[in-house]
Amino acid sequence: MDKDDLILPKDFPKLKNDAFLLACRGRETPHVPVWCMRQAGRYLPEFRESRAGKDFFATCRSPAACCELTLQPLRRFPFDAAIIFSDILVIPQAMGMDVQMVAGKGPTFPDPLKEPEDLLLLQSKVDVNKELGYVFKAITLTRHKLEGKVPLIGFTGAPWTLMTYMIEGGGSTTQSKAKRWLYRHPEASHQLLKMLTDIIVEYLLGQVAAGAQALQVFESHAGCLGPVEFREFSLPYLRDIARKVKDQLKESGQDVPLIVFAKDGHYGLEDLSQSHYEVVGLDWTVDPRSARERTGGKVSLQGNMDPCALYAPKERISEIVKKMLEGFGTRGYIANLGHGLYPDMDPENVGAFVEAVHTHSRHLLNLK
Ligand SMILES: Cc1c2[nH]c(c1CCC(=O)O)Cc1[nH]c(c(CCC(=O)O)c1C)Cc1[nH]c(c(CCC(=O)O)c1C)Cc1[nH]c(c(C)c1CCC(=O)O)C2
Repeated sequence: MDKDDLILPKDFPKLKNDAFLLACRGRETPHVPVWCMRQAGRYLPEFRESRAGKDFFATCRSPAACCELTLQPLRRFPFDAAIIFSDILVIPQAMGMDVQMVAGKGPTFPDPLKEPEDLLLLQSKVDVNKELGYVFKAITLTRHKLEGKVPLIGFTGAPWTLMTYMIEGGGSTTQSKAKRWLYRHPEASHQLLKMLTDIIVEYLLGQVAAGAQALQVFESHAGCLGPVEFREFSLPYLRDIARKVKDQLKESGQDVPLIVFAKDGHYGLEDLSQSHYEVVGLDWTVDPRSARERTGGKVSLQGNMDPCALYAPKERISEIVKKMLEGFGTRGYIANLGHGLYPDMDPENVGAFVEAVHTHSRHLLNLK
C-alpha cells in the first residue's frame, strides 16, 4: 500500500475480531470482549517514552503519534477494541479557547468562561474538518495500521463535562463554578450546552467518516449533578447527540454502535438505557445485577471493575473478574474498568485482568 493511501478513509483491512461490535448489539460472542479506558496511558513505559518532553496537545495534533500511542497497548495485551488517542478538550480548543496540559496539575484553561457575556468570545460554529481534521487523520491512519485486528473506537466529551472544564478552567472537586451557572444563568447554560451539542454531532460524524467503528460519549462529570439537574442539563443533550448522529448516519446507510458513560450518574441509569445508545458504561459504584435489572435488557452494559482492584494480586483480580462476569452475564456485556487506568498501575496486572475476562467468560459460555 502506498503511504498516501493510509490517509484515505477507504479500503480498510477486513475486521478479524468483531466480538466487541457484536456485544454492543447484544449478539452472541465466543468470549466477553474487553478493553480499558485510558489503555493508552502513562502506566506503559513505552507511552512515557513516546510522550517524553513533548507537549500533550502537540501530540494530539500529530496523527502519526496518536496512531502509535493507540497501538501500543494492543502490542502487549489481547484487548478486543482500540480507542483513538486524543482528548475531550480538543473541542473547547476548536471553539477558540486556550487549553494547556500542565504537568502535575492536568488540563488548564488560562482564560476560563466567567460570565454569560463570555459566550460571545466563543466560535459557536466550528468547521470540524478544518479545526479537528487532525483527529480524523489520526483515526484513518490508525484504522489502516490496526490491520483489522480489532475495531477502533472514537470518542467525545459530553456537553456538560466540557462545560465544566470551560468554566472551572481545569479539574475541580465541587464543579461549583460551573454549577453556579446552572442555578444562576440557566439560559446561558443551555445556550452553551446547545452550542457544544451541535459541534459534537459534527465531530462524531467526521470520526465515523474517517473510520471510527464505534463512538463513546464521556459524561465524566455526571456525578456532581443531582437527578433533577441531570435531567435538565445533561440527559437531553446526550439524547440529542445520539439521535442526530444516528439519523444522519442512517441517511448515508451507515450504523455504528454508540456508548454513553456517565460517571457516577447511577441515578440516571433507567433514563440512559432509553436514550438511543446501544451501550451504557458503568462506574464501579453500580452493582452488576441491579444494573441489569434497572436497564431491563434494553442496552448492552460496559464496565465496571474498580480500577484500584488492579493493585490486588493477580489471583484476587481473577476472582473479582469472575464475580463481575457472573453478575453481568456473558451476553450484551463488554468488560472494562469503572474509569481509566492510573499511571502507577502495573501493566502485568492489566494483562491479568484481560486474561481473566477471556478465560472466565469462555468457561461460562461453554457451560451453557
Ligand atoms: C475528563 C477527560 C479528559 N480526557 C478524557 C476525559 C474523559 C475520560 C475520563 O473521565 O477520564 C478522555 C481521554 N483522554 C485520553 C484518552 C485516550 C484514549 C484512552 O482511553 O486510552 C481519552 C478517552 C488520553 C489522555 N489524556 C490525558 C492523558 C495523560 C497525560 C499525558 O499523556 O501526558 C492521557 C493518556 C490528560 C488528561 N486529559 C483530561 C484529564 C483530566 C487528563 C489527566 C491529567 C493528568 O492526570 O495529568 C481530560
